[in-house]
Amino acid sequence: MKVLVTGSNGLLGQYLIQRLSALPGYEVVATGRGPNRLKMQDGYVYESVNLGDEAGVKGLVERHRPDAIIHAGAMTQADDCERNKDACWMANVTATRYLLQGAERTGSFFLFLSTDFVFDGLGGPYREDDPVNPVNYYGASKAAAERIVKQAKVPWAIARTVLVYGLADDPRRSNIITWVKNNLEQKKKLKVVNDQWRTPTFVQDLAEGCRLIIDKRAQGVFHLSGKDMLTPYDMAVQVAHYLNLDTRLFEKVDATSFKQPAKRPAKTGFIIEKAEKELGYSPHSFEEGLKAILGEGPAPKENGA
Ligand SMILES: NC(=O)C1=CN([C@@H]2O[C@H](COP(=O)(O)OP(=O)(O)OC[C@H]3O[C@@H](n4cnc5c(N)ncnc54)[C@H](OP(=O)(O)O)[C@@H]3O)[C@@H](O)[C@H]2O)C=CC1
Ligand SMILES: Cc1cn([C@H]2C[C@H](O)[C@@H](COP(=O)(O)OP(=O)(O)O[C@H]3O[C@@H](C)C(=O)[C@@H](O)[C@H]3O)O2)c(=O)[nH]c1=O
Repeated sequence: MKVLVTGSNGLLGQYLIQRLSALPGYEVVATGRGPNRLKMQDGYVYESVNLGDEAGVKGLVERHRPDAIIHAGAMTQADDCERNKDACWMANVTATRYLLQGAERTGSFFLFLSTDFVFDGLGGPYREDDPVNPVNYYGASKAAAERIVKQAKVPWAIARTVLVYGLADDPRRSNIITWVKNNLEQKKKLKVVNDQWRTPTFVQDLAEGCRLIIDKRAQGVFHLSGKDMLTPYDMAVQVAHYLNLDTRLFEKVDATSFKQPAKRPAKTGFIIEKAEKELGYSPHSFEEGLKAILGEGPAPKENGA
């Protein structure tokens, strides 16, 4: 199976490229903005394409004619999206339309990565068919892209996920693990929110969930997250304990003490029963995810392949 992965310099994209290109029967085309930042450079093809470049995006799809497209590329910083709405719409909505138009010409299966931020955070944890009601522009852009994907003339799936954590080569954004580790190691104090709830997602589990979707050509919306409902404060304390770092540097705060341009939903998190039953998705606990990332060697559990 030939798979085109967008956002291949991002956290999920890097895991997908490494995972899929190591599997027999997969041919992988990676695309990102600018040079390839993944250290592992062999076993797949990399093409630099800006997602806002209509001819570039459609040309890429038509040149490679993939069996499946995993569209992970996006403007993911919610505050940047709030400050620069045009760029956010271009990267998250218009680019999705370009890619989908390419997919419709080549008959490629289309998997779109979406977010818990399509929900308002008043009723979490959420199921796939709960009504969306985004509270910030990033979430609104993803909800708009989902509507476009749902009208596709090719088989499609939407994988929504929540607060993804892991390690990437030359990353452009932090996640709960890198953020806690880097700051506490430098003895910096951190204000950590204790009134938002999430089901954080180990990037390896998310990559595996995406593989299961394209392998099975499973259609529809799937919630792919971890299963533990935690606040960022709970997560930060677990990371610090795991690394034997000083939790006294944390200040437990509520979300109102942050002056961020983008409002965050209070309680999201996902019910993942559909993915467990229909895909065989089986994520690690947060503790297992930490061990897999920070500890000794490979994760203790794989979903097979
Ligand atoms: N991380 C999370 O907590 C969550 C992520 N998601 C979704 O999952 C997907 C993957 O997220 P993740 O890997 O963590 O995000 P990252 O921000 O790590 O990766 C997104 C990638 O998209 C690339 N990109 C952005 N704009 C463009 C553009 N105009 N042209 C080409 N490439 C572009 C970025 O490039 P560059 O590296 O150069 O900036 C980046 O490499 C996204 O769709 C995201 O919305 C959903 C919920 C939670
Ligand atoms: C920066 C910061 C964050 N936090 C908390 C708030 C938040 O719940 C969590 C992560 O904050 P961030 O600003 O990194 O991310 P945020 O934009 O809140 O997270 C989102 O990313 C996008 C891409 C998604 O789609 C969502 O699923 C979600 O994971 O950490 C603190 O407690 N203190 C801080 O100083």
